[in-house]
Amino acid sequence: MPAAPRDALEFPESDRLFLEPQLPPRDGSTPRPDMPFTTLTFATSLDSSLALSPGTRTVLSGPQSKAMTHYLRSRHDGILVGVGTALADDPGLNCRIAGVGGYGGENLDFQPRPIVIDPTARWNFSDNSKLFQLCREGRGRAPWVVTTMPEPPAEKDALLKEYGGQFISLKMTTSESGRHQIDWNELLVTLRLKGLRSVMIEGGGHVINSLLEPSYMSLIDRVVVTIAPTWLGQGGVVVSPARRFDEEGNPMSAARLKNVKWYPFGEDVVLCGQVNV
Ligand SMILES: NC(=O)C1=CN([C@@H]2O[C@H](COP(=O)(O)OP(=O)(O)OC[C@H]3O[C@@H](n4cnc5c(N)ncnc54)[C@H](OP(=O)(O)O)[C@@H]3O)[C@@H](O)[C@H]2O)C=CC1
Ligand SMILES: Nc1nc(O)c(N)c(N[C@@H]2O[C@H](COP(=O)(O)O)[C@@H](O)[C@H]2O)n1
Repeated sequence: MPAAPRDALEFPESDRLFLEPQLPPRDGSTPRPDMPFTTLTFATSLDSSLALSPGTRTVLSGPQSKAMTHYLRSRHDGILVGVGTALADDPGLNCRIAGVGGYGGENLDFQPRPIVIDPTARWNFSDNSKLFQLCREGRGRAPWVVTTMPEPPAEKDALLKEYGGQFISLKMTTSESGRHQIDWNELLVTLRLKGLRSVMIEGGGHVINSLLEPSYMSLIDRVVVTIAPTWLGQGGVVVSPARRFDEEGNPMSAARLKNVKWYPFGEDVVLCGQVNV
């Protein structure tokens, strides 16, 4: 086996044991036969912000919880973000745990497939995008880009295919405020048909808030949230699903977790649970 590079991350066995009950089963079985196991996972500040502003890459996780996130990546077949995140972060969306493919392991073993929801192909990726650099170095997989365009731009399509990625065209609706809305059921069924047995959904704010809507929250199998001891302040990208009302029209909690476990990782704390549908 090749030696692990110096920037490879370590995640201790004791921490792995804690996380195991939260992870997709190793035998690849899924709670719903036609969909992947889904983990909603992100890092948040004490004021529920993912980032200082929509276009800003913001480090929240400390070294231990960052290693935890990368271990999660090694245990999922796919890792999904919205185009806002791709534009803001130029992310790698690979797994840098020592022993996985490209970090001391063979081929691309345990490297997740990046998936970007980009309804109108706004993401201007190029050979210089981090994701594609990692592909060239054998440290990550090429992305699947989910669009509502029946015929995505030919140049982007060609570049994706050159690296082994692809566009996936799905119908989407548009909300009254003009936002694209994917049907999460259809997306997950499509990803399962393409071979993914587990997907971790990382963000950003729009993606998470849409998945936490009442019609979709039952599709979330686990929630794993890193909470960093900081307030980012107003103007950030917040996780705050749409307000819900009870039958009398009174405001009620939008979503709540059950079977909750807490675990400290350095200065951060990691909260795991299941959505109480
Ligand atoms: N702390 C953390 O763990 C994480 C932080 N982040 C941060 O979050 C920020 C980005 O968040 P945000 O701006 O909300 O962007 P998102 O990554 O959520 O992407 C938003 C865009 O993606 C498309 N999209 C998202 N959800 C849907 C849906 N349900 N149906 C159809 N299209 C959808 C839309 O594209 P269109 O407008 O083209 O229709 C939308 O405008 C960045 O600053 C990033 O750093 C991101 C991930 C994790
Ligand atoms: N777990 C976590 N902690 C943070 O502090 C973060 N900012 C994020 N962001 C997510 O990770 C992506 C970056 O990944 P790479 O290091 O480039 O592989 C970013 O795009 C967000 O999805 N996550």
